[in-house]
Amino acid sequence: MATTTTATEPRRITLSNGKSFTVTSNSSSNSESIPLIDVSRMYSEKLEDRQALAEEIRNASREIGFFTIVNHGVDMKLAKEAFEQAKLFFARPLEEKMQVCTDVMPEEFCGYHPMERYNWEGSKRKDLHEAFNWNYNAARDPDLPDTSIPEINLWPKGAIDFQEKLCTYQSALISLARKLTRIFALALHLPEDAFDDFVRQPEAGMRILRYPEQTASRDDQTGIGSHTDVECFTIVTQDSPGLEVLSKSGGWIKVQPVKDAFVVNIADCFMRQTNDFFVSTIHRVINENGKERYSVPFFWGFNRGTVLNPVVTCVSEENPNKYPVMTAGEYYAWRTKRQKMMGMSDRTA
Ligand SMILES: O=C(O)CCC(=O)C(=O)O
Ligand SMILES: [Fe+2]
Repeated sequence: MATTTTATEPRRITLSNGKSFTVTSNSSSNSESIPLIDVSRMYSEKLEDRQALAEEIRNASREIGFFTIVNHGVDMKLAKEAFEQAKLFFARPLEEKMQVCTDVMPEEFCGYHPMERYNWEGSKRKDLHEAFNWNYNAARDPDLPDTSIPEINLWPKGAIDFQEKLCTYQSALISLARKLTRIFALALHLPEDAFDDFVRQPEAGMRILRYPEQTASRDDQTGIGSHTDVECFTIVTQDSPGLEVLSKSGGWIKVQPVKDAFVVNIADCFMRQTNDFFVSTIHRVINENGKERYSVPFFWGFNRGTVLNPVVTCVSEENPNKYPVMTAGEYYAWRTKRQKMMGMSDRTA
């Protein structure tokens, strides 16, 4: 059993979703693991098969909010090409990357941010990663393309292959996410098409991340500090270990990458809409691999105009809705502002 132990004083961390929690230990271990789910039944013509898969996803989404999926149908050659482009992009001179710095669009989470820019946990040292983010572009939607909606993105000039390969991978994940959305509807004991209208022009942003090998102690620095994601669910492609998930008992579970698999995690909008039935679990990355680590998260959420009413099967007279109702766009804008502030202002977010 690989366990990384450190002696830590309990520490209170404020998250970008407004909640806070106390970390009692920085140790992480692989004595626990997240569920592994074969999602090939998603493509079955039999409703019973899709429902059986949905029940597995229901349990994982309630208990830990994280699971690994295999047999998802996405061509992993596209993932490989996205990783190759990420390596080429991050190897470029800083001045060139800064031409598409995220500050150019303060209201959006797109463009580049350099190493040690944010400090999501309020650690001694800032988060050891650099990233490039890009938004959904309706013109390239594989299922419902719409060229009348302008793209909001910050692409580096002349980087044709970069844009092309990243968008091609994003398109494949959009199709997968639409199918998973139907399974999630079944998982909530709703009709399969209950969310279809909410994912016509979804929030489907992506990012590439590079984490150099960390030499500072895990008490002093993280690759990306403890946080929860914003939208409905995230699909992560990773090339090596480093992702850690906070277990119910307060310890950190090391997520072991599985070949050709994705990690799926519930995010805050889904937790809010399901009135905490699904859990949006705190996670972070610490790269102690002895080499750099790359990952490609894909963030999937409902159309910005969708009113985030609670899911009917998750509220009752005895269990009233806990959250104020707002549109998905309002919630995303609030989070983007807070996330961009974090670490830039010594934990006032
Ligand atoms: O790098 C990873 O595996 C996860 C990154 C992450 O949690 C995020 O970007 O929200
Ligand atoms: Fe995350």
